Amino acid sequence: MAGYASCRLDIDGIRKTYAGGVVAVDDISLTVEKGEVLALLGPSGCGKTTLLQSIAGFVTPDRGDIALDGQSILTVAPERRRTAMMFQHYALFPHMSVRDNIGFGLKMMKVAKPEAVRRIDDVLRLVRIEALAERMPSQLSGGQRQRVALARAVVTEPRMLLLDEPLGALDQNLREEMQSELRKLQQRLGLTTVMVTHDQREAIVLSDRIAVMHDGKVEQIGTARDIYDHPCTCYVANFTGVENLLPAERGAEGVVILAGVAIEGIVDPGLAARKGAVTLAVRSEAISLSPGVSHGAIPATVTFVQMLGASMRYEVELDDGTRLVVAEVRRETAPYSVGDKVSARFAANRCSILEA
Ligand SMILES: Nc1ncnc2c1ncn2[C@@H]1O[C@H](COP(=O)(O)OP(=O)(O)OP(=O)(O)O)[C@@H](O)[C@H]1O
Repeated sequence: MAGYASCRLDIDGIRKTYAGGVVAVDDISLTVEKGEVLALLGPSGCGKTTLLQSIAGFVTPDRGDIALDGQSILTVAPERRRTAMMFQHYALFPHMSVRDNIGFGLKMMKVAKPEAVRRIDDVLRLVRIEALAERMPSQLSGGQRQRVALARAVVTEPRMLLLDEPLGALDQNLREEMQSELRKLQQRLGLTTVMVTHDQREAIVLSDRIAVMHDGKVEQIGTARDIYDHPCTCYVANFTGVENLLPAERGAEGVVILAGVAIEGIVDPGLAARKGAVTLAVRSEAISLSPGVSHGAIPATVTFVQMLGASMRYEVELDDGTRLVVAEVRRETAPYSVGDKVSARFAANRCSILEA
């Protein structure tokens, strides 16, 4: 499809305070490159929607600037910013066919009829609902309605796509299917996108980079892999589902000591100089178990065993009482049982050393 002149987005020192003194967005600066998808990830109330609405123009920040391709858009009216917003509760017009719903924005923009028909046909094909063009919204499934909402957002050939919990209203299966579709569509169009979500899985599968927000600030920004493997604070680790946040000691040589055993090879430039009490953050799948005593590994006792289908989930206890959660791909051999003596080994390149 032609017509997608995607833009680079620069947000510079944006702050928004609501009546009553709530600081919803607190001095956020970030850049989204042309064609990139950035997810704003965080719990309810951290300021994600306020930031998104500031980009769309529905919220006016107290200070800072927002620019598309280097041009400030703060004084541009929302409908003239050429950003397209798709909400969780996408309200389709119930009395209009799918085709008319999609074409509504083009009509407002006074796009000539033949051009409008061509563009509507293009997006109908793009989201694979050509056959549904003449139906009314009440005759569509949830996933089909979502596709119409998406088609309606992209048909205006926006410079940026803004998604607010775009798949939040769908059930789990449909949601996963739409996640892949949305990702493929975005990659095909190369449309710069900012997406709000509180679901870390959704942020990982849909975006190129993730900004984890906390109390109106960006606490960490990076690729999904960075954030997943190397959270920089306990808050980010916790919010992105790291199961093991373990009290440990960091010695003079940089070695991390957990339950009296030294774990070699953890490289953490950020906190290289930190000594004394630290928190060791490690995902359950970055720990492996072996039977009995194993040199360089930490002795542990299995306290809980759970079958999760493709994997096993174990809880084990170290000699000092520290508990670990371990996930292992199921093997041919019988799984460990409660009471088994095992050794736990950490994948050092997937451990993060955080402030205690
Ligand atoms: N119009 C408003 N007036 C006053 N306070 C507001 C307004 N809108 C949002 N807030 C407050 O600003 C803070 C950030 O809200 P925001 O909606 O941006 O967060 P969020 O991360 O998107 O949350 P959610 O996921 O629940 O939508 C919250 O404390 C919220 O109560």
